[in-house]
Amino acid sequence: MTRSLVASIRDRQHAGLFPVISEVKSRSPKEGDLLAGRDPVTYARAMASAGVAGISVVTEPEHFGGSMDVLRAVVAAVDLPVLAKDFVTSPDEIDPFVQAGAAALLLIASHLEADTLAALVDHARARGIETLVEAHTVEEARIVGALPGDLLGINNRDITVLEVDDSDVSRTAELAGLYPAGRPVVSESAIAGPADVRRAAAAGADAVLVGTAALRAPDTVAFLRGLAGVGWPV
Ligand SMILES: O=C(O)c1ccccc1NCC(=O)[C@H](O)[C@H](O)COP(=O)(O)O
Repeated sequence: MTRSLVASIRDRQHAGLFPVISEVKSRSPKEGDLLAGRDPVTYARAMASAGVAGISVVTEPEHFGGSMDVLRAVVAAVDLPVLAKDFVTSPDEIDPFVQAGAAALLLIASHLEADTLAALVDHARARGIETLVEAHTVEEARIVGALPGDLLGINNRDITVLEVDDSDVSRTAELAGLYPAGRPVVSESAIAGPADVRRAAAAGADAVLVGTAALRAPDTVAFLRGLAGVGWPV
């Protein structure tokens, strides 16, 4: 389904839950294999049963082992908005994500000039797909905050080195105050548990995006319920 990720985040907040976007990621340059033989669609269904606001699917194949096939399969399997994560650099790359049924698409300030980023946001809006525009530095956050993207992202890890850095949510504390009010701020990456959700929320985040910790958890559903159970308002 292609319902709004923004609306789903607001729904969770109104229900008194902290909004969590949980991720299907086959592997990462830092951690290696993450799915450990699990079927990505079965895994996505399990996460959906934990009450998350949305599912993120990393489609980038070379470093993260993703694919458009997995994106399409997850969209078909869950009744939640699905965010697609990849390195999009031109407007014609957006249309396949729209056709695959993604509700939202990641755009990354560190990989794009401000003009290009603005053109991609415009194209995505015209095609009816929401954008999560992500910053990792002060300079990027200033650019992202001035664009009309739907969701404002802060990547706690450095995607320019493929997230092999050791990070924590302190990056969210540095950047969230640079964003304008009114749009959901998503703290992405390096969320290890409820304490990180509380820190991100205290810094101004409206949602967290979690991949590795949920994939490594002995009980993913219980882990995600624990993050959402931090509650809203925090
Ligand atoms: O976030 C990006 O810029 C990105 C772009 C293209 C492919 C992957 C990308 N990042 C990876 C992630 O999205 C993280 O897996 C996600 O934020 C979860 O992080 P973690 O909980 O630390 O696994």
